Amino acid sequence: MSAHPSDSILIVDFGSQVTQLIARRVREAGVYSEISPFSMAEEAFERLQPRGVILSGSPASVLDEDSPRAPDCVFESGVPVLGICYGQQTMMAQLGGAVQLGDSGEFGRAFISIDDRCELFDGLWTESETHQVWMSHGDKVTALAEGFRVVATSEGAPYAVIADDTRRYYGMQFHPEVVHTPDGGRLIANFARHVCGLAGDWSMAEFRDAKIAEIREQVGDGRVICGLSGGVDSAVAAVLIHEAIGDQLTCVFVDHGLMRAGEAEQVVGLFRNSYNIPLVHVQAETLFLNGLKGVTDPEAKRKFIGKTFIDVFEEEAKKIGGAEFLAQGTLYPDVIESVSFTGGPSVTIKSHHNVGGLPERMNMKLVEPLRELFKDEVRALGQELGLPKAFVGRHPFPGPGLAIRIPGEVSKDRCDILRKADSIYLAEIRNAGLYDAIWQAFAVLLPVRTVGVMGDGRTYDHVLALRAVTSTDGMTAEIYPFPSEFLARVATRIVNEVRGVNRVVYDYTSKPPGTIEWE
Ligand SMILES: Nc1ncnc2c1ncn2[C@@H]1O[C@H](COP(=O)(O)OP(=O)(O)OP(=O)(O)O)[C@@H](O)[C@H]1O
Ligand SMILES: O=c1[nH]c(=O)c2[nH+]cn([C@@H]3O[C@H](COP(=O)(O)O)[C@@H](O)[C@H]3O)c2[nH]1
Ligand SMILES: NC(=O)CC[C@H](N)C(=O)O
Ligand SMILES: [Mg+2]
Repeated sequence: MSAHPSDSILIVDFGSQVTQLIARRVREAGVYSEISPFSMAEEAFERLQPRGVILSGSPASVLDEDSPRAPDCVFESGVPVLGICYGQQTMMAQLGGAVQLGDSGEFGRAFISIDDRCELFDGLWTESETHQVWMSHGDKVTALAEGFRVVATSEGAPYAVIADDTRRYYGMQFHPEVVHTPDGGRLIANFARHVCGLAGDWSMAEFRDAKIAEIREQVGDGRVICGLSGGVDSAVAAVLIHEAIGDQLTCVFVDHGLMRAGEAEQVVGLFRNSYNIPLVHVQAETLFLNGLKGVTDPEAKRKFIGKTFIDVFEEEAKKIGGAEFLAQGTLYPDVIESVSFTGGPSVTIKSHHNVGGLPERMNMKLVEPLRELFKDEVRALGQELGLPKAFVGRHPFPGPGLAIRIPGEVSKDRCDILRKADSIYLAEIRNAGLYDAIWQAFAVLLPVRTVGVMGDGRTYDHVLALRAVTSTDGMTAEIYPFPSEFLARVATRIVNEVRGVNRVVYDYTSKPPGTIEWE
């Protein structure tokens, strides 16, 4: 049995894109939660004995044959229940209300009017106020189950919020878990603490203890190889796993020749100085660059790199006498962008090398203790584990490295040009004291050449794009608004100092519609 606090909330997942955000809001309220797919929710309920249940949204319609339902134990147990969107709809379908296909759906921003008090709104919303929420539904509840009353309405959803005060069941047609419902986090906190009566004293320290117990249970006395990149995610994963299983762990840093200037030496040096964890430094530049010859399609690059990482890890595992497990610092955004739910609205955006880019046949089992966290939460956990600031505050750097920052074919020459330009850009950012204000910054070497004039001569060289964004979790991002003098200084330095680049442009695209990386 995994170690977990006794005061918890169970989130039943029906396949929504944003279920992890529900868990995140519950964590922010200081309450431990676990997500269980609906098909395993009965078991999870028995094991966890939660003090409350939240039912997630879903791409399914309750009107579809065989659409998912909450297990009966949820409603038989007497604990409070919050149904969100599909969760509200299935609750009505299961308890005797009715749901119909709406004439039209509501998608995006909407406003609800508060009609009555209810425990969920305590200290937050009162009668006759209007509040912004975020909707995403086609179906709607058309008749309430016995015991329920309406406490808020919207134009498209007469049952925007419903409550059964006796059983402490609540339903919302909108999504409180997304940031576009500004008071949503506080509604979820009200459910967890006020309605379910939980203390709100859970912390990252407890997450750490629970994960350590889970890792021990999964790994037993097996050996683990951990892919260490120097990024915050894998550093946190490695230190956490080391706390759990000590010398059963070996870290492997793969230098694929697609790193930034000086990065490999820095990562290995920093890690070896800070930790007494065995670290293997693998030189694999030739293997990666040879394999990338002639490859121009972004997904093909990612798949090749994902597979080659695994080949290298397996080779290294052999050298230490075999390892049953491969640990990675995979985070939730890596997963959600790579995976598409069958039959759902979600599509594969890009195959992150460590998830969608993995080969189909894997000999080692994955250990991914951070799989449900977002980047800023991993940083908080890193602080909890006492990681040096040089790891915790580092900008993210993608596993496929410079390969996805060189649209078109990747070559050693192009990597060298990019490395030089990128290091000037980053040095200027550091000099200007902007590193910590920016979430991620990097340069992209374009396969486009343009005409220039330097020293009275004609040049015909590459264009380099600069990118810098702010974000909290990498799921959405805004561009960083540099002063134009700063950009002009960087552009001048790069064109003067980097042979092969004669023009510099700045990328003004937010995410969405762009992604952070160009490939
Ligand atoms: N060069 C590398 N050598 C070994 N493992 C790697 C390398 N690059 C990536 N990985 C593995 O892939 C995982 C995902 O990479 P990703 O870049 O998302 O995370 P990270 O590098 O740990 O953190 P960050 O996102 O801050 O860069 C890493 O956590 C690590 O396990
Ligand atoms: O380890 C990784 N392997 C990958 O394949 C990968 N692709 C994107 N990224 C990083 O993820 C964040 C979001 O990037 P995108 O907006 O480009 O999807 C940004 O921080 C990207 O740098 C990756 N990280
Ligand atoms: N976001 C949701 O949970 C949507 C539920 C259901 N698919 C609907 O369209 O109403
Ligand atoms: Mg990285």
